[in-house]
Amino acid sequence: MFLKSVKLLHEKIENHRVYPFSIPSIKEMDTLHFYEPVTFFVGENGSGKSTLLEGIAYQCGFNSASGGRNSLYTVESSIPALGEYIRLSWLPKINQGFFLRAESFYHFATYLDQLAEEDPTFGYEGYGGKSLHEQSHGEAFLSLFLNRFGSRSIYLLDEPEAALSPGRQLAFLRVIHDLSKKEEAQFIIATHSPILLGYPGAQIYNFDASPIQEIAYEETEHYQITSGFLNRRERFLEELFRIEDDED
Ligand SMILES: Nc1ncnc2c1ncn2[C@@H]1O[C@H](COP(=O)(O)OP(=O)(O)OP(=O)(O)O)[C@@H](O)[C@H]1O
Repeated sequence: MFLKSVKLLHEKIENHRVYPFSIPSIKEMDTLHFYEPVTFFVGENGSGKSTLLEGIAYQCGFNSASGGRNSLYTVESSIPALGEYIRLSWLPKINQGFFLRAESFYHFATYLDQLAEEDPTFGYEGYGGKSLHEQSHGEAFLSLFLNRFGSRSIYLLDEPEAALSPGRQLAFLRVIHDLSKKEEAQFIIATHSPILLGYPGAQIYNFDASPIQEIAYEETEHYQITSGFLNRRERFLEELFRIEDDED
């Protein structure tokens, strides 16, 4: 556990009606406390999870597109919307870690290829020993998790499940378990995956609430919809289609 909290600096905000302060979860946010090695951000599409995660990554000094402190490449604007409006509290302060967004993973892989071209000794060390472009999306993700993740680090991950089959999501849970049980790694993960969310003892912040609130796993929509679907698929679908048909 390294990052203890993130605080929104309301006094710096000039206009609460513009993005990102207009997002309901952010508008009412004050301080989020982290007291478990694994924290999840959940909520509907567009509820503000990535916006906050990018702001945290910026304050950690990580490349806001994807990467760690030394990943000096840009994909788009380098200062995320919330970057200058939040304050992080650490105990102890660490500098190591990684920010990963599924959608910019491709650019990160290309950046590594450039490094390898410029420096023949690079050897993709920490990245599975070969170009991430030569591995499938899921393989590349998992090899990053298995090889690059080390100790005393904070990992900020935006929808890591996007590339992972259910089996590999379980493998990823094992990676999280191995790293966080030694209390040497902290994870903050924005996710829609009911598998990842099931990690035992994790803190789950719900971005559909305003202000953002903690929620139990079983109370998340992700759990309820998925378990309802899997347990009673036919009735569930009948109900779903009946509602749509009634609306037509
Ligand atoms: N650069 C921007 N300018 C204006 N609005 C934006 C910008 N980026 C995101 N938004 C809006 O802010 C809201 C929150 O977006 P954000 O990406 O943080 O959501 P999210 O919870 O991560 O969603 P998802 O689960 O779909 O990834 C959305 O309504 C989005 O359209």
